[in-house]
Amino acid sequence: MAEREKVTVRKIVNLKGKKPIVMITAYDYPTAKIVDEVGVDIILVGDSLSMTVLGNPSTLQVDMNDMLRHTAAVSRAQPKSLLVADMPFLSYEANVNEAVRNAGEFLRVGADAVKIEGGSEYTDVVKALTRAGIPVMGHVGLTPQKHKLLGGYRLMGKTAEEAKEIIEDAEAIAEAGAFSIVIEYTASEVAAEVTKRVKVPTICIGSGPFCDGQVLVIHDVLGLSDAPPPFAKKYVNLKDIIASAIKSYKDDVENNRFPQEEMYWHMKDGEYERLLNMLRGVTSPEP
Ligand SMILES: Nc1nc(=O)c2c([nH]1)NC[C@@H]1CN(c3ccc(C(=O)N[C@@H](CCC(=O)O)C(=O)O)cc3)CN21
Ligand SMILES: CC(C)C(=O)C(=O)O
Ligand SMILES: [Mg+2]
Repeated sequence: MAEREKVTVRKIVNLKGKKPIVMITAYDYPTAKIVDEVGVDIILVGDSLSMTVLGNPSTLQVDMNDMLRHTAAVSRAQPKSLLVADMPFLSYEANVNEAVRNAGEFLRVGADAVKIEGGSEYTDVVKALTRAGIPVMGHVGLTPQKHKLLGGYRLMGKTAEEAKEIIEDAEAIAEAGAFSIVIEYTASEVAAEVTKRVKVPTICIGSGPFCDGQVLVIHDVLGLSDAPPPFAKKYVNLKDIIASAIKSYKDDVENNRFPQEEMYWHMKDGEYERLLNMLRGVTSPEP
């Protein structure tokens, strides 16, 4: 197979209307290698890391340190896929200067772009990052970092008023310079309307098929999540596969089948006898 070229932000923008964009999360080096070998368009180091990998109740618990460590790990896989890092809660909201400095840290550890949650209220951040040469992916609809304000992880844009707000948010973010926009858990009509109205690609999760691409959390795809959202599709039950492998190992150890002969090693000829003599206090010359 021909060597895949590095996916750039420009290439992602040019995919709109050409081919559905494939995006999936990854949080560590070995997983990123597998995902990149398959050849997806975009790898997202999502702040869903907080729940999927770190066992926290929401995305609010992860900070810059957590996100940088996992972005660096994924970056070491040297993915050809575009590498996007989620900016964590409180890393871009307080002011634009902080947002630029924090976003820059992600590029320093190997990210190609960052993603921020929010609409028209964050156009100043999108503009400042773009001005600094940091490509920004937007994220509208359900924005999990605001789940306490929104009233849970609910479907967004069910009413005309809420739908209009989401569409205006997406348009404002695109206008401010975002190179693409994630639309999470909205009515499918809302995602379709945004996709029609903005010139950058939309990448949807739980918002239907009328988008330029799709994104899922890898733990949901692999069947490793405790409580996957209603829109996730499980392609394999890795939980059962992993449990069965660990059970085989446990059975082998408990029944003296592991390790086998070819998996352990011996001292040099005669050395064991010399050792026994040494332990008895009898010395013998080295051979
Ligand atoms: N593993 C995983 N997959 C995800 O897609 C994901 C995360 N984690 N964490 C961050 C956000 C949170 N997401 C979620 C989480 C739960 C629901 C969910 O269960 N919604 C219910 C109602 C829940 C409520 O009212 O609070 C529903 O029926 O809509 C939806 C999206 C999507 N994102
Ligand atoms: C679900 C995607 C879009 C995300 O933001 C995450 O994984 O954190
Ligand atoms: Mg996220």
